[in-house]
Amino acid sequence: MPSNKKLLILPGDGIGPEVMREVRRVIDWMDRRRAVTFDIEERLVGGSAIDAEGTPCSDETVERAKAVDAVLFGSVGGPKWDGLAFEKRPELGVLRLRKDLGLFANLRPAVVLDPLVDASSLKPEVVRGVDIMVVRESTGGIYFGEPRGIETLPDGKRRGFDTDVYHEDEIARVARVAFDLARQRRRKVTSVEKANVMQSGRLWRAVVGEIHKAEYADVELENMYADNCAMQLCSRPKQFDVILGSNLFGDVLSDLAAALTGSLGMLPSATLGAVDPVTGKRHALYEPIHGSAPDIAGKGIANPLAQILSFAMLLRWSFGMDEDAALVESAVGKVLSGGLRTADIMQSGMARVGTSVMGEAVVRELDKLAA
Ligand SMILES: NC(=O)C1=CN([C@@H]2O[C@H](COP(=O)(O)OP(=O)(O)OC[C@H]3O[C@@H](n4cnc5c(N)ncnc54)[C@H](O)[C@@H]3O)[C@@H](O)[C@H]2O)C=CC1
Ligand SMILES: CC(C)CC(=O)C(=O)O
Ligand SMILES: [Mg+2]
Repeated sequence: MPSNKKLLILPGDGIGPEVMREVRRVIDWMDRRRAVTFDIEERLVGGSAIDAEGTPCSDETVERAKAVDAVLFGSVGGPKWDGLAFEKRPELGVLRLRKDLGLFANLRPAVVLDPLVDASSLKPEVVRGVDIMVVRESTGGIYFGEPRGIETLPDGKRRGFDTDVYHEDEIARVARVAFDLARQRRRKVTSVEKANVMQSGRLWRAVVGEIHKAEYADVELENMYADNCAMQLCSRPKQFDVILGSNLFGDVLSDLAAALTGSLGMLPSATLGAVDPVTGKRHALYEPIHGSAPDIAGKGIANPLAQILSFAMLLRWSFGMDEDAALVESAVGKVLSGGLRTADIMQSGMARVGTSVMGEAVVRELDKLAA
């Protein structure tokens, strides 16, 4: 009996619509081949929404995002909108969705796939087998803290300021997500902060320690300063299982972890809200960790795999379709072991392809896997 799943697709700006087109092929394949139908609604977000609707994320878009089963997001921003006032920037589109939907836990898996071991800028022996889950807090911290601004002082000089602020409940709930994930993995959480120089970091370390002691004594907890973590990610990445960090540190460290895998174009993410105790449902948004890549937008060369793998995360986390998610991930692995590469992960001896050839190849592999 086919069941309908409601999806809101927000391609956004730059390479967002280009890589989203390739996910649509995968969704069409699922519609054709599996007992599932996706009801898809597409809307504008980011700079394209500013141009057409005067705001990076309209109230209606937020309402639709709340109403559907899951949101698939591309990326927002670009030089066209760089001159806008801070409160009007395209990036506020995704920040608003995260905040208004209560999407506090951003899961960013950084997995070095075997065929891409040599595409990493680090030595193969350093990255082979790396499998890290970065859990980034995503509705608090310095991206949302007040006060913030740029003020002009009496001497005419300007002063810019932001506030990194965390309530203990915000730390506790994302810590529980990290510990729960660790239980399904290798049972280790590395919690990163700068408790040596930041008050919010001191609280972070204290609260994570308390949650660990009271509820997760079976999981190993390691505390690490964020700067040290950046260094260790480059020198000994295999020591990490789950890395837990604030909005800012999680953002920065996951981009770094992406470099281990070969490219930002390989890393998907899921941003999850709390499970409603009555309905058992949760709001969720799935997006690659990369941005709108203005330097390559419009050239047809962007890597669509992070966006496609974000759809696989959607199948797993929002719909419990673990087998289908694994099928999409296997298809991606097969395409890569078959030798196709977009420019960002190009290696000698491999075949360089553009965005749509890569997307078509994933669908071809899905056909073969399902045959
Ligand atoms: N969630 C979102 O919507 C995000 C939006 N942004 C926005 O995107 C814009 C550009 O930001 P950047 O700092 O340049 O970061 P970016 O992630 O867009 O690009 C960084 C570098 O990675 C490359 N890259 C990224 N994704 C790729 C892909 N799929 N295939 C091949 N190469 C890829 C780009 O070409 C560029 O050289 C800014 O306006 C920024 O605010 C940045 C990060 C997240
Ligand atoms: C609001 C985004 C542009 C911040 C970011 O870099 C991200 O979420 O990855
Ligand atoms: Mg980022």
